[in-house]
Amino acid sequence: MIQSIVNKRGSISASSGDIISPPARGKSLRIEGVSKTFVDGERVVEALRPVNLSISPGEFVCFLGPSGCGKSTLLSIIAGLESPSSGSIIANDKPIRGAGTDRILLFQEAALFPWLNVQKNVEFGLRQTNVPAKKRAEIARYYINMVNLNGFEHSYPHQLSGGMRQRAAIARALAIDPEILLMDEPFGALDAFTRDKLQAQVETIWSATHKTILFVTHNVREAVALGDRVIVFAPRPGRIIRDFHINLPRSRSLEDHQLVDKASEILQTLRKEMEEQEQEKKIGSTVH
Ligand SMILES: Nc1ncnc2c1ncn2[C@@H]1O[C@H](COP(=O)(O)OP(=O)(O)OP(=O)(O)O)[C@@H](O)[C@H]1O
Repeated sequence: MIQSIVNKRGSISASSGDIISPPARGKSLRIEGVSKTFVDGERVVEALRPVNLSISPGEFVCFLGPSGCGKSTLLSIIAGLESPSSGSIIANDKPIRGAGTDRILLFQEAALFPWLNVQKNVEFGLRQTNVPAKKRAEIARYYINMVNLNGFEHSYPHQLSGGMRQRAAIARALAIDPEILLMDEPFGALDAFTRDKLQAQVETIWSATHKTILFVTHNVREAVALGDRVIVFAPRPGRIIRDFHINLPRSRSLEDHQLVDKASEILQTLRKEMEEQEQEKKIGSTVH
């Protein structure tokens, strides 16, 4: 569907026949010794122990782990919304300094403007960068098509379902053409059926656009279904405990036995780590 609109040179034919530049491909990311400690009065929270991670251009990487293990903190640091306590993030050999249009962060709740319809929401970022009105409309229509929201251009966010709102938010992010998409539990608030459909859609969009995607989830099967890699985090303090490479063929079915086996291997790793931590805590509380 999407591939059919992208011609042989990689340019996109919009509905009017205009040619829009091909989407920018993903950037590489190097996360070098990135840590974060929050200090709130007397309270000090070590949210993230130093993380080292190398991500290739166009890789789909899932961050998996229980609540409070620093996944969102790391994503915010990569987005440039939070500064690290130590270390640095390098995108395509350039250190990140603050937020930029090469990295877009998407949240669980689609942050659409309620006073703008879908078309205007998707056009919003393009308006900020002074893209002319005609081209803006064409690009927005292209991405609205990509997320299967054609026919809803004039609907307002309150007239859409949660899944449709999230698709509109994805279209708005893609319209800015970031090289890196940062998705923080984007489907966490959706029912299982809608979630499955959106997972498949994100995978299709990813294979058509070759963006680098970092995707935070609590759901092990979702991580294995989508990721080239699943990076497993553990809490207190937040840190990476394993980096699984998922070599299963795409597109993946959640019911596929290899996927189920991989998911249970990852879950076992996480359980073992949590049990060991509990054990250490118990020993620590008895030895004084
Ligand atoms: N602004 C902040 N000030 C103080 N502590 C914070 C702040 N943001 C996060 N933390 C703490 O840092 C730790 C990691 O939080 P973070 O939100 O990154 O975890 P998470 O793995 O994304 O959790 P969840 O899956 O529930 O979203 C938590 O203990 C949290 O309370």
